[in-house]
Amino acid sequence: MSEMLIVALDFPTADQALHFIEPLSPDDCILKVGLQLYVASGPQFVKRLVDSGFKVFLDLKFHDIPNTVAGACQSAADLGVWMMNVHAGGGPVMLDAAAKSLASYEKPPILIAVTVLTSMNQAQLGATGVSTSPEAQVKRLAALTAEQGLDGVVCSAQESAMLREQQGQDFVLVTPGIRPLGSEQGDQQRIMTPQDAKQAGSSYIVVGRPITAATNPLAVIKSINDSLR
Ligand SMILES: O=c1ccn([C@@H]2O[C@H](COP(=O)(O)O)[C@@H](O)[C@H]2O)c(=O)[nH]1
Repeated sequence: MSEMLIVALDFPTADQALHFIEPLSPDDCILKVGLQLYVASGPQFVKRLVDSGFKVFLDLKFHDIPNTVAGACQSAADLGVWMMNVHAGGGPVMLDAAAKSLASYEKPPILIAVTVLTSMNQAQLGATGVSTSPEAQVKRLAALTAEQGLDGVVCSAQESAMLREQQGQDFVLVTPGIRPLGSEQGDQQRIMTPQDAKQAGSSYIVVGRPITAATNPLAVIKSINDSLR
């Protein structure tokens, strides 16, 4: 039973995603549906995954005016997803609207906010006008997210130990940019191995290409899960 591993289903079609998950059970991993698959296959596909018993993280990173984000959060919650997210950069009023939009649900999804994308380094962050380090910006946005009552953040595992100390044990830390030793870094900048991420205090790790592009994805999932025991 995997409690930490979230697999990113970054596929261009529903058929490819379904083929990939055929040998998997909900005990193997949590499934993440992001922009590519959602745009290609839509809410019905998300519902189908939920109905088949998988925990689903809907990773659409809402970033819009508060009223629009609140409505989008409710539409996502109505699909029965386990976790969903918004961008912390949307600001306190947007974060508050997102959190409040889920208040009437009996069992609301876990709501987290993206801090600084794991594909960004200091230079890329600087190019957006943010002159602090990625760590300082993550710290600031995590504090803002917690103040507005969300459950946690998306950050890199390189910031997990810092945020565990800052926000305590109950704050959810979801960490993409995970690279088992020997796997390709690709476009990720702030990376860590699964074991080191667990050690650093990540609640969940998100792994995409190192699994989906592998010759034997099931073996990689098993090996990651074994390394997390
Ligand atoms: O900061 C972020 C936020 C989200 N992601 C998503 O996680 C996966 C990572 O996939 P890999 O193939 O393991 O790089 C992908 O779906 C991203 O959209 C992220 O990487 N960083």
